[in-house]
Amino acid sequence: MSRSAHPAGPRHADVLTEGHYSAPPTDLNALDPKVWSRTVTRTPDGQVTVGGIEVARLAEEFGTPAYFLDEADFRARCQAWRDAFGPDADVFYAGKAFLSRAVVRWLHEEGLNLDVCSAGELTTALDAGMPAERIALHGNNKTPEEIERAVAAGVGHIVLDSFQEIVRVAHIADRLGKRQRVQIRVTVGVEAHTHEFIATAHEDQKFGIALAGGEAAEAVRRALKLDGLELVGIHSHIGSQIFDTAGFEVAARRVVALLAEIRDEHGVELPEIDLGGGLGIAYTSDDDPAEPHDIANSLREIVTRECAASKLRTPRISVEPGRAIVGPTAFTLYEVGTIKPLEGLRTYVSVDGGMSDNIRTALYDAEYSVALVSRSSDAEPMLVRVVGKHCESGDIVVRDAFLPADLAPGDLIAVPATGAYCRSMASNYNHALRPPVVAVKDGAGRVIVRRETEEDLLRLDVG
Ligand SMILES: Cc1ncc(COP(=O)(O)O)c(C=O)c1O
Ligand SMILES: N[C@@H](CCCC[NH3+])C(=O)O
Repeated sequence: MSRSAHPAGPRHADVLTEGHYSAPPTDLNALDPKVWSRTVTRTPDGQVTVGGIEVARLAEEFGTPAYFLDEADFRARCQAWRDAFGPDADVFYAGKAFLSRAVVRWLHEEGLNLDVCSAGELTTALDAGMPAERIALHGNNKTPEEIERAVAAGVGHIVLDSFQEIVRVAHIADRLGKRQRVQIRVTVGVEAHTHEFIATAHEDQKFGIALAGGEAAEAVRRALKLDGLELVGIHSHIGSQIFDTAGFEVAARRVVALLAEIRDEHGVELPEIDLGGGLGIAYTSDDDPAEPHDIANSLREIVTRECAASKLRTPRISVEPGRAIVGPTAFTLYEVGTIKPLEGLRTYVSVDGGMSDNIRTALYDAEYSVALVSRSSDAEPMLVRVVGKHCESGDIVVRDAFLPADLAPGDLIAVPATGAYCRSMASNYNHALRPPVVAVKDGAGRVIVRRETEEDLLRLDVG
């Protein structure tokens, strides 16, 4: 997080020292390829295009606010993950980041598997034709109905998250006359360097079963005794938006150590380990995410080395990237409304969306970038806060950024890297209509999730 001040920014010293912003970019028209999806470019006339279409045309056809998802980029990222991990490993896309039937079909075509964590995600996956054996069901509190639907559908894996769930899944599988393949999710005790709300491998939280104190070993003992379960592996997910790969490496080492313990105690070598998702992406130019092949190489090397040292056969590795695949592939397009300069502070730029389409800034203090995309401008940089239209002063989309000082109502601005956890965490606060997701490719946009309508709101309100 860069907190450097800039002399051309606001005048008050407290704002200068407390701001999140870096120095204004030397060229406000430049689009950093780290934060924008692959096919985004600015044409010589100043307009930004994605998938070969100008944003102004997209706004005209699909309205604003809207998420525009670069399908070619999504597919390329799937391929990069697949190629990096190779045929001896599995890549499960984490559907919680963003899921729709079109996305499921792309994943299927690109050879990825899918991690779901609710009945709704499971239904979407099955309806779009993802083979059940390529689906894993997660969740710290799967309902009996969810478990039953997953077992009956024949999902490839259920990731067990608690002692009670071990028994629940075994009973349901017994009743359905099935033997369910399962992994046990463990917490490895790593403090992931990310926001505390999205760190998941320390012991004091709701997910998984602790390695510490022999809890995970006890869970394995119980699972191995139950006929309804086929225990095939151990799962670890250390958190989300993580840049430092050291945490994954420590997790891999600890999971392999548990496999060795299991072999010594039970004479069983579990054939799989899943190291979860969590790889960070660039939201601003200050972020430097790892590449899939670097993370694949380092995980493979550690697992192979640690297994050799313990004389274990190397298990099949799987990973569950969500954000790293879909995050960078989309931007949110907004129309600028009210512009309010606060003398000596900053300029508030209000857009036609807000915390209902991107809760991450309010929830995690997340940082985003923003650019004027309907035209270029040579005006001076102006320090702005991009805010939404909700009745909440925390309704901030981009806390600190620079836009050209000639910004005017009606301009289109876009916030990149909103493909993950924006539409999927969107809300109807203030009866906002959740924006559509438009897939853009080869000069055409196609709605894959439609915009909500006032009729949708009234239909839910049955009173
Ligand atoms: C079990 C599990 N797998 C995968 C993911 C995906 O994480 P990310 O989108 O950060 O890759 C999550 C979310 O943090 C998760 O809880
Ligand atoms: N929703 C979070 C990440 C949680 C990931 C799911 N376990 C985010 O936007 O960063």
